[in-house]
Amino acid sequence: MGGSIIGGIILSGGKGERIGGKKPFRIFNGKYLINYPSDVLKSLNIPYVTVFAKNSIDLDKEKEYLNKYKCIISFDLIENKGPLMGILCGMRALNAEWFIVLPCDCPYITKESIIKLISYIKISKKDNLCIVPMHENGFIEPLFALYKRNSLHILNKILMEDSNLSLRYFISYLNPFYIKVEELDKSKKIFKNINTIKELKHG
Ligand SMILES: Nc1nc2c(ncn2[C@@H]2O[C@H](COP(=O)(O)OP(=O)(O)OP(=O)(O)O)[C@@H](O)[C@H]2O)c(=O)[nH]1
Ligand SMILES: [Mg+2]
Repeated sequence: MGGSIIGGIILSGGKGERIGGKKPFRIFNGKYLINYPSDVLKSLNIPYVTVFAKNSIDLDKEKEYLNKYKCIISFDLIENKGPLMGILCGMRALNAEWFIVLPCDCPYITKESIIKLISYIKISKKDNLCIVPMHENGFIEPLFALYKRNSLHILNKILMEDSNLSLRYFISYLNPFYIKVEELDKSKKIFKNINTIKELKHG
């Protein structure tokens, strides 16, 4: 498989409990939530994989999605393991040196912010295995971040151990290159996720 330098992973395998399920296919401003990151990656010609839950949440909508975007589709190998499982399955399905990891619920994402994020790759050091936006208060945005393929063996190990499956724990092994959130978006709106019906209706 010929690998591109940059690939995308759209995480769409959560339970969407707070929104009442089927989060990727909830409609926000006339579009499915999942179409927002998909449209941005597509417009940038970045190959990407969308990782759904192990058990399909809506086969018809997933098929419709595949037909529209013709991207790679993957499913979690094991259910209920959280975003790390999605990242692992995404990295295994697509060959790239760096992966832009995005959630399915980021309707304020912009093309410019992704271009900016990618631009940090050349500034990062060889041993920075991820590039992660950080807020002034120290809060990080690991689901709007870049991960190097070299981190795959660490991810594998963590998922095998099955003790701490948090993104923070994973990142603690990656010598992160932190960037200020404002560098990607002064308004910081791109990081806003949609978790409830109320947010779906009112943003
Ligand atoms: N592939 C995969 N993605 C996941 C998993 N858990 C969460 N995600 C994704 O990670 C992103 C952030 O998760 P949340 O905002 O908590 O979404 P969620 O888990 O579906 O929603 P809640 O059940 O309300 O927490 C979303 O895009 C989810 O689809 C998982 O087990 N597998
Ligand atoms: Mg969740």
